[in-house]
Amino acid sequence: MSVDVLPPNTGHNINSYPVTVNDTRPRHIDSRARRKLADPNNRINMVHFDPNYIIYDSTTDTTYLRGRLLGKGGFARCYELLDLNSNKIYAGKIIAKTRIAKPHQRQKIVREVELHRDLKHKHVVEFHSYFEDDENVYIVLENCPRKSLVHMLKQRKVLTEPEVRCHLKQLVEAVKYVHNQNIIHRDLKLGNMLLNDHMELKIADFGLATRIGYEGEKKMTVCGTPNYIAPEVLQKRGHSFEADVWALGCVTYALLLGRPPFETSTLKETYVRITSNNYSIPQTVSQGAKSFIQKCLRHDPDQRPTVEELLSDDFFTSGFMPKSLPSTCCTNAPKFPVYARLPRPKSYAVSDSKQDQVDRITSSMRKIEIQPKQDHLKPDKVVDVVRMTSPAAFPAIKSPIRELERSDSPPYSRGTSESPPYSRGTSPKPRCASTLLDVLNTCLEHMPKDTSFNPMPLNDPTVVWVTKWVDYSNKYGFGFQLSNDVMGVLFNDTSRIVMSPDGRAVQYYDITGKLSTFTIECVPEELEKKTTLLLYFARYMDEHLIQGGNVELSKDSDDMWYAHTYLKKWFRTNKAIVLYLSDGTLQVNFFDDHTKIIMSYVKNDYYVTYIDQDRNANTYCMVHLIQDGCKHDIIERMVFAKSMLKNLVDIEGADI
Ligand SMILES: Nc1ncnc2c1ncn2[C@@H]1O[C@H](COP(=O)(O)OP(=O)(O)OP(=O)(O)O)[C@@H](O)[C@H]1O
Repeated sequence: MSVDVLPPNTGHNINSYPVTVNDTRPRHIDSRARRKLADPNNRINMVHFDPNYIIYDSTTDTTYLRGRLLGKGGFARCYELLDLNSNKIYAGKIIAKTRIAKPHQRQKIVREVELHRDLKHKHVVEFHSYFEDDENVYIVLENCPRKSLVHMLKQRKVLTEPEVRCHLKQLVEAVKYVHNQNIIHRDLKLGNMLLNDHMELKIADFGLATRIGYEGEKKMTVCGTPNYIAPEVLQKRGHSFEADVWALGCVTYALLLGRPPFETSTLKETYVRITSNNYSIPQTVSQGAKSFIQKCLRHDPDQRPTVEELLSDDFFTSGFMPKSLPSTCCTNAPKFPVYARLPRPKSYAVSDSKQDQVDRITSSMRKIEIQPKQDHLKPDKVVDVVRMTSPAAFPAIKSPIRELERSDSPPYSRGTSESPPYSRGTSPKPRCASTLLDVLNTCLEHMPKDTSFNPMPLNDPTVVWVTKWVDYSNKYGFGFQLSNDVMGVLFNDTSRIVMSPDGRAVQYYDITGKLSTFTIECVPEELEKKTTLLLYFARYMDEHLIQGGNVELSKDSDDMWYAHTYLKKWFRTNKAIVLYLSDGTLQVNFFDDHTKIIMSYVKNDYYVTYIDQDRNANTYCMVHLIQDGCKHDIIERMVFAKSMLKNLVDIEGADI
């Protein structure tokens, strides 16, 4: 493509021509735009689109409305463009022809279009179309509204290593694709790494890219100044794909440390440093990241790894790599799941025998199977009931107490640890299982029967319930996660471990009920095994299970954390799993249809929460149920829960 031979000047950049003046566009365009702007059903927020800025591409008869400015480059201004035909928003690079008057400037645009338009990869900005008019050239691209890594770094100063791994993996995959198309990008810099709404990274700007014509071809010149210029480019020794690998090293360095590796106050000095390979990596950078950067920044291009080799570099496996990143990362460092701190085999400073143990735990954790009885459920919902199969016993833990077999007969007592000593016997009566049983009896006796509707659910329930659980009691114990993100394990030897929502503070009650508190960074030696198990349970639940329901709940404050609520008892029947929390909450999860019923006492009132098959949660005040009744599916489950609660009281005593 050459800008000179683009179709005749048919588009109108209303940037320079107000829509009412000099308008030679077909009349229907304006009315189409007006209709769109006035359409109350349009899901796009039209406030951002100015009806006075209409851009028309006559080659495809497409009308665009210009929206917000996304960014400015050396040549282009990039705006949101709303395609009035498809109602899709694109990013439109608008390049004023006055800015590309010189041949090399024009050449940049031509090359950009020529090379970019055929590329199709998840992590390369998608090329949509191009056209021109008297004033401008337009390049219409996939929109990346979350800006570039430059913007992110401006807010954040530096990124965490897991984030860098996540971005870099996508980046290296994209560069591998580009190299496989025989294209060198030659300007891989943070400003050309854009993020879409889902925080997926996309490489942009192929203005300096070039195609390698034959194997071993070396390019001699680069027009313009690439940001992270490789020494062979600078010295005009001839360059190829390795120049991009060099840039990847610079990008990694900049993301981790907030500045490029060869930065100085003058360009001349920077070039001296690049050619003499003069840079240093501070101690704060991990060994994995350091070695990755060093490999990319090898002075001799032949000594640098290929992008293919980079993909299998230890850096990507030497630490936690999130699968995706939340958009909050644009401004704040993310909190990673607790298992991000899991010891890695290489760095885990334990004796061989402990190392063996960790490895054994890992391998047995992999043998997790989904219960066959869940098979009829949709796959994305086959999640919160799992069973782990592994025969060998964990040496430090006494033989497991057998779980209640599949029947609806009363459960026999399971070994679970006592309440914390200071709260023993002092729990307020309303939180006792026997009181809840009385309340439930009264409710079921008095509430109207056969009601065909439910009362109004409450808006802001603060019910804490079990969102994920893993029964590994044939070996270690029972893992749980609560809706306030507290995680814990009831071990088979009756000890209990509970971890704060941010994964920092841990409480451990031994089999006599003695409490130890510690942080995850400073685990007492004798509790290393159980803490490691807790982290493995946490990882398993995080990676394999989704929340049992969609209720939004307030979280415990991070300050002065103490686990007031934890799982105290559990048992299962052939119909359901019954979970009893330390705050007196009773939860029953039904195996057949995945529904859940939760009865709790919060701020002087009793509540019933019902989570339906679609995981929608609704909480009702028990008083409203007594007055107004509710649908049969809830009543039926309350009746079942009552029988389970009675069993629990019979076995454990009225004060539980
Ligand atoms: N697809 C896109 N989605 C969202 N924003 C974009 C997109 N493409 C570019 N931008 C924004 O527009 C700015 C200018 O784009 P770009 O860097 O491609 O222009 P340029 O003039 O060719 O750049 P350079 O000066 O690097 O040669 C970018 O820095 C970026 O912030």
